[in-house]
Amino acid sequence: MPESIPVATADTPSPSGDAGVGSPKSPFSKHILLTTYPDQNGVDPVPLQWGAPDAKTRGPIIASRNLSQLKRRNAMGAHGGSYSIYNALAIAAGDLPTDFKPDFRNTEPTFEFPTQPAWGDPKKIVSLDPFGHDVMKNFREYLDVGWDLRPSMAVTRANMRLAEIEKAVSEGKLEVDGSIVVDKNGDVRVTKVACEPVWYLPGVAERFGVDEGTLRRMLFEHTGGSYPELITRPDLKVFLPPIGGLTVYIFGPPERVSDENVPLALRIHDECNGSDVFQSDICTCRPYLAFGIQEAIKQAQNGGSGVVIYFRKEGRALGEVVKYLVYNARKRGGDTADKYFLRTENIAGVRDMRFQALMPDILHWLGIKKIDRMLSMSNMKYDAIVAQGIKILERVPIPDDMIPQDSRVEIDAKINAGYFTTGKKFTTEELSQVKGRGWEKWEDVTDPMGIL
Ligand SMILES: Nc1nc2c(ncn2[C@@H]2O[C@H](COP(=O)(O)OP(=O)(O)OP(=O)(O)O)[C@@H](O)[C@H]2O)c(=O)[nH]1
Ligand SMILES: [Zn+2]
Repeated sequence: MPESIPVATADTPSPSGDAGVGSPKSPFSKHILLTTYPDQNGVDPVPLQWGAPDAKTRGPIIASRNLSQLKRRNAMGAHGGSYSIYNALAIAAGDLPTDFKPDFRNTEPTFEFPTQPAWGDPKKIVSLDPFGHDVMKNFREYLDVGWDLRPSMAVTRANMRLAEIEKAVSEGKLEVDGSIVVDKNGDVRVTKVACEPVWYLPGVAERFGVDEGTLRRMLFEHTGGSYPELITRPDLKVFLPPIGGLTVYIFGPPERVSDENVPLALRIHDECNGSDVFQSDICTCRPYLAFGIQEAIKQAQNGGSGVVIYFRKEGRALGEVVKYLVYNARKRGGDTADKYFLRTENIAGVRDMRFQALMPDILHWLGIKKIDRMLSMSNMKYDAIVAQGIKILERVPIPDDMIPQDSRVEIDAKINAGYFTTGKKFTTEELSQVKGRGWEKWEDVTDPMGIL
């Protein structure tokens, strides 16, 4: 209610000059509040009722530690996922005042996604803020009196161009319809949704079958003790983790996505920078992504809907450093499909940390109830989606002719480990015969003629 929202006074001046912490000019108090407690003087979080049917009943997510909001925060962590660190750097460097408030004029979504019953279901959406795209509309009265609220989702539209799509258009495999594929250069019109993680801890804990206390303790310990309120504020249930988010790409009219009568083609894709962007040929990531986009476009052109969701979970969420260590171990240890997962397990302890259990949240947000063509072979993605009550009618593997030579090791190992296939399933013995390319000696690459 607007009447009850106190004006957030910026009693913290902007940083200026080289004022250090504690100096008269510094915006930071000398006294550092390391953590807060529920019964501490002045601590009074703005009510937040996760799973409430509408935004106003649910309440805004308030994460800022500005002095005027510190004791009224109802979420731990910081907005921006991993980019919260760059935000801190910008403030430390004096480029950004601590009390900076964005001007959100004209940033509203380009498409108003229809409210879904799942937005008000505390079990269906636990890892994103279902009202995170409409902060300006839902909580304007807070913004108007100076509260620092940030959207955790944004909806825009754009044209995109991908070499594979350009080629498919030039070869006549994709038609130019003027609306989805707009011209013969293969420009494609898309609606995009960027989404940062917002975790409702009881719901996240339940998805993984652990108790909330254990989850909080592990998050606290394994972020170097960075978020003490995970321990001291059991009354706060929402945590903004410092991890990457996701992007939804929608082909065709976005209003079709939630319509159960419209056929849907969907690709869920986890980031592989080396292949997705730089086209390294050791895995099938970019080809499957391109295939997914192509099939999504075709579905949309046929009156259906096509969706590709890109998650920032590099190297099966183990990170690129681990991935490259694995590549070295594979290439030096004999790169055969039977040892593919073992190499990762040796270095990371597990083969995969993507935890697909949280992935279907965005499908619920979009209002997807069934998937006609699932462009993925992953049993983990499949199981997670089906466990959320979303039907998958058909699974579509990557076509054989799109698999780069050196990535047979990966794909055959995955099929052996339970990935879906319509083709051959290898025995362990046969897998040991599926070999990746060995490394040339460096001299052969730098001095192939033997001159030096
Ligand atoms: N750790 C590790 N990660 C890898 C390796 N090869 C590929 N990846 C990562 O594996 C992930 C592949 O994700 P996706 O393209 O979504 O594919 P998928 O989950 O295996 O299943 P599909 O949907 O069938 O393609 C990406 O995050 C890659 O960065 C590897 O050798 N080691
Ligand atoms: Zn890859």
